[in-house]
Amino acid sequence: MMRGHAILTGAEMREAEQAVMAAGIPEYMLMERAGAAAAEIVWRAGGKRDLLVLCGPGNNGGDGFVIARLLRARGVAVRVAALGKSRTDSSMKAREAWGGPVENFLDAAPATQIVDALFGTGLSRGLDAEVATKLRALAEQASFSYALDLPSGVQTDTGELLSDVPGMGVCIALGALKPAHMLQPAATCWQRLVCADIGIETSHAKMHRLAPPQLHRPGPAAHKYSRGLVAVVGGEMAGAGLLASQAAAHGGSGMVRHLVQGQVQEGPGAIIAERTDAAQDVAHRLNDGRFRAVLAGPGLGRGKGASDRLTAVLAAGHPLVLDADALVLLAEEGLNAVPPGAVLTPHEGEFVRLFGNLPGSKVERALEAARRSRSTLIYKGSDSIVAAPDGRAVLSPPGSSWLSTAGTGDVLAGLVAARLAVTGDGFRAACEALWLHAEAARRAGAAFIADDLLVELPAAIASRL
Ligand SMILES: NC(=O)C1=CN([C@@H]2O[C@H](COP(=O)(O)OP(=O)(O)OC[C@H]3O[C@@H](n4cnc5c(N)ncnc54)[C@H](O)[C@@H]3O)[C@@H](O)[C@H]2O)[C@H](O)CC1
Ligand SMILES: [K+]
Repeated sequence: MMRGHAILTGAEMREAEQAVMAAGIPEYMLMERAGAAAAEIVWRAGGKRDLLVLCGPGNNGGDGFVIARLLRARGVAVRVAALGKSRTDSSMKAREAWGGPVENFLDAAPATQIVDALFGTGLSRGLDAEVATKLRALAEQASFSYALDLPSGVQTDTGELLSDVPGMGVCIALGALKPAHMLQPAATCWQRLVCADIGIETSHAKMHRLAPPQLHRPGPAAHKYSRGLVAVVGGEMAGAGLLASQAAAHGGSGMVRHLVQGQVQEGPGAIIAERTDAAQDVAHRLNDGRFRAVLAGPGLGRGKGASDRLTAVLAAGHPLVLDADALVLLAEEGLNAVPPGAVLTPHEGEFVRLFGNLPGSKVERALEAARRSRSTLIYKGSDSIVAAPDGRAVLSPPGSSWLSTAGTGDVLAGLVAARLAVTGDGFRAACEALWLHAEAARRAGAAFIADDLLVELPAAIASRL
């Protein structure tokens, strides 16, 4: 399975840095690497435009002094403004190596380019008000702005803004991404995110950025059953189940059966709609060993009938995707009803109904919920997270805000069912579906409706073959 950039918490980052230092690379060497990598990014983007580097008291500030020194050597007109004294050995060494004038941050005049090297992973509280106000003023007066490691004011592991954070042009993550680089509201504080490699070992990381999947064409011997039979168990609202069924069909399933309640709604001929008004009809239809995935939830409803249909789905013993109303019903019936290995796809409200208000960052909450439910979880939002019971997590970059429209969750659920039918792996299916969903939205552009995502799915899939 394709893995994206490693993501380390602040504590994991410090451990990784300690390991590098224990291997004989002094901290200052790491700082020089970080500064050199960031200086290259600033040079390529801003060239010789005049530059003001804002240096804080810790190693983030130390990186800033390295950047200033290296770009001055390239002929850039560089000024440095510091927020107090440098307090770490490495940052003092970097400040000494800069050797040039150091202005007082609060009095600094604006510049065409600024680098925010005030605070990084060591931020422990919000910025003092006058500092935050000054930082915003300098950022707004600059044409190019870079946040070093993180914009100052962002909480490394949760993405919370501990104080006002101005919009920045480029966020330069150092050594590895941190959770805040993928979580809201921090992830809206820059336009472009780059990660600079400084030789930090990240192969042990448990969190990764969502990566484009490697998909495969059906083989020459493929047929509709070998590609994976999917059932979508709908209910009172046939439209949601139809969207999910079409997404499952486009998403790789060889055959999709849409088990509807009441009048069969006109839909694409490729979707086999079967009327199953009673729960035992659902049980009867699902009594087929060829199903590779069963999705319940979109349009299921929340009444007694829906609950009986869900009971039939849970009893059928097929690989499961539970979404929307199925999650609401589960919240009442209890997580023990969920067989291990299912994929749950809650949005914020459904998550809280199922798991309550858990402590910690969105990643920590997702991982705890996956552990408790023994399921893979897609904790949806503009910062969706895929979490597995074994502690793995994949964080998606912010998707298109146009996805905030009815039915897009049904499309995602259908895609998860298809990928589960194809891969047989809930975590991988969730990651592939999430990427395809976001890619279809990107291709759909602006002001789309959920049905438009279906139109974009073939091209999204073709782009990863
Ligand atoms: N550790 C390494 O080998 C490398 C780290 N890199 C860079 O260093 C920062 C992390 O540095 P650290 O010194 O731990 O913290 P910060 O520089 O982020 O600053 C924390 C510093 O400031 C004080 N502080 C915290 N919050 C506030 C506040 N709101 N107001 C005032 N002062 C505050 C705190 O007490 C500390 O003294 C990391 O992001 C990287 O940029 C290198 O990249 C690689 C080597
Ligand atoms: K910073």
